Amino acid sequence: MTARPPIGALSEGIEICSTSQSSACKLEPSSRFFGQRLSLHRSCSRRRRPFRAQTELLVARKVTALQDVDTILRPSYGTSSLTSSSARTDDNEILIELKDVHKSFGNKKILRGVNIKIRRGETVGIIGGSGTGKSTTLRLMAGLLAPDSGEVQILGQTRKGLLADDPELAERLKVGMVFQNGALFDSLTVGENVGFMLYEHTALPHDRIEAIVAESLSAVGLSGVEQLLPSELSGGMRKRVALARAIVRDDLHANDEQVVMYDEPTAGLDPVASTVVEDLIRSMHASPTSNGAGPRSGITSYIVVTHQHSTIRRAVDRIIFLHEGLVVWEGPVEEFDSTDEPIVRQFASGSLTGPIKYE
Ligand SMILES: Nc1ncnc2c1ncn2[C@@H]1O[C@H](COP(=O)(O)OP(=O)(O)OP(=O)(O)O)[C@@H](O)[C@H]1O
Repeated sequence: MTARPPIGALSEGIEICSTSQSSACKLEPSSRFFGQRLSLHRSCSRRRRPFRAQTELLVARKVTALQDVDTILRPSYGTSSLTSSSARTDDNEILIELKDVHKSFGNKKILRGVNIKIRRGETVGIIGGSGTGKSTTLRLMAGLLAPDSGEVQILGQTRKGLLADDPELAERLKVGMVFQNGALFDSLTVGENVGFMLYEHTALPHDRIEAIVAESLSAVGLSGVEQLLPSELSGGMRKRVALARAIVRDDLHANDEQVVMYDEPTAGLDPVASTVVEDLIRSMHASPTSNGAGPRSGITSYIVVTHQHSTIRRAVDRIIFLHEGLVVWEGPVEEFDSTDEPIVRQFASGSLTGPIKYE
């Protein structure tokens, strides 16, 4: 990864770019990403390549935040194809494990001792009522949050705090994250968004990056939209651009193991657009290209947080059901309809009566 210079002091909303010797480059505080504020360089004389805008994350966790983005979005894909999750029991195959994880926000207890294992090759859905801690669980697994107590283990090793605090583990297992809102940079074109990490963290020539971006966009059925801004896309297209960004990778990382996490990938989409995204999630991960190269290489495992029944049925093999901060049921999708677990039954039927209470 290219070392970044420190970020200059924020002053009345305008910051001088620390990469520019001339201090002529002013940073424009702009959109948000990972909850951090972004600034865009518009006139930096020291830009490394002809990229329309570079980004720096400001305030809050600064360098730590940068590492989060680097690790989370650094493209790198494994080549293993997926197998049926329900058959996997070998503990040597565990990629991510939460052990008795507790998490509170202020005095609000969200997770109360969660135990989850994600094995190599699994396609897992995390479901449950609103506010039960599904996204929190995903962020803990991705290393964007640290547990208050309990352990997050990656390939059998306990992660110290956030992913960014444990670069060795971050290197061993790459994590891709597709956020609910797509988390696209509003001021960058679609092509710049999709190629962002390649522009920022590889020495690949510009035309090679453009080719990878084009291939990635084609994989999600969006060829030729490179020059558009995210605001010019529909919600479904934005989600597909976010998927395209998640599958971009450089040639050096072809064999890295990776888990991808999707937070509500089909929320807000009409049924047909949902099916497109669900099929894409399946096909992108399960279909490595014949030579194992290119952005469509297989992903080792993926985890989807969703409320959508169609996504549960089409995109995952195993379900983990969270309720009031605990895993109350888990099993293969085909058992979801037949289990007599009352919480799952109420959720599946949408009934107002049962153990799930809404205030
Ligand atoms: N960073 C945070 N700071 C404070 N509270 C938070 C934070 N993140 C989540 N919460 C709270 O934790 C609870 C669980 O949130 P989470 O997003 O994990 O739930 P969820 O199961 O994904 O919900 P939904 O299905 O509605 O998206 C919510 O009450 C939320 O307000």
